Amino acid sequence: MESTDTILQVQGLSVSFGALRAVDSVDMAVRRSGVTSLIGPNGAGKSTLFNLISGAIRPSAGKVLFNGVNVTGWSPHKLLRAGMARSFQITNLFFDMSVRENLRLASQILEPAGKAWWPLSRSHRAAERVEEQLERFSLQGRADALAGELSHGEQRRLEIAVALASGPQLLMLDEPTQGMSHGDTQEAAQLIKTLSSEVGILLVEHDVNLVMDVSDHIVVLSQGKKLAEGRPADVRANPQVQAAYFGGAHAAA
Ligand SMILES: Nc1ncnc2c1ncn2[C@@H]1O[C@H](COP(=O)(O)OP(=O)(O)OP(=O)(O)O)[C@@H](O)[C@H]1O
Repeated sequence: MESTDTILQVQGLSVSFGALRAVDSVDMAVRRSGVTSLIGPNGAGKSTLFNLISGAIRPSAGKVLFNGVNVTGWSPHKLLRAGMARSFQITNLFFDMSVRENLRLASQILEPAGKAWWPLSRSHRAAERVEEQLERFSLQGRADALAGELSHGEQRRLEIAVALASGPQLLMLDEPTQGMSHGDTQEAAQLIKTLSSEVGILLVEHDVNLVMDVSDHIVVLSQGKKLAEGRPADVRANPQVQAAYFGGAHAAA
């Protein structure tokens, strides 16, 4: 992979929980555009790798390079300011605030400290961004509703909008379609694909069909190690992947 195409590089990343090597010397890269997905059976280490990349936990060995800069051990907030946003499965929404207020706070994250709580009228740029996001994520009609009152599908859309509101270069999505209906999942897949032309996406998702549809590149983890990587068709055809994943006892993971 050309280094100029690469937004994120992971080198020899490892972490152990007691005797368990949950992530074991993983190398991988994410391009500036397109969708890179992480798949693997239950317990393969996907969430742990996500947590290592996004600064939620510290690695015991290895490096994370973002835009060529060594960001290993940076806090999630510092990474967000540098352009790495992660959606946290709804937990990053304020349920007792309106949809518009959720987006406003998220879009002001990059503004000087202390201004985030200014009234909307004081920050025109942020206000414009908020309206753009409302339209893009089909939430205009719900702008004044409390986030806690939205349907599950709407909350998932808002969550992605919130993660995007700070204008990141890398968007990390953690099971964005979990709990969605089939129709909402199809819409979310389309949205992810569209977004990936303007922002690099790293996706962890249990819905293998969705992963196969939207991904440009797939990394397969098994027992903390990288088992295989490549284009969707190549990964699906890989006998090791089939044995460990598609054909295995955890095929639905
Ligand atoms: N904080 C922790 N303390 C101890 N063990 C942990 C911790 N977090 C994860 N593990 C273990 O590390 C291994 C990898 O877990 P992880 O959640 O990263 O896998 P995963 O691929 O995301 O699984 P799933 O598909 O079930 O979400 C598992 O064996 C898990 O039990």
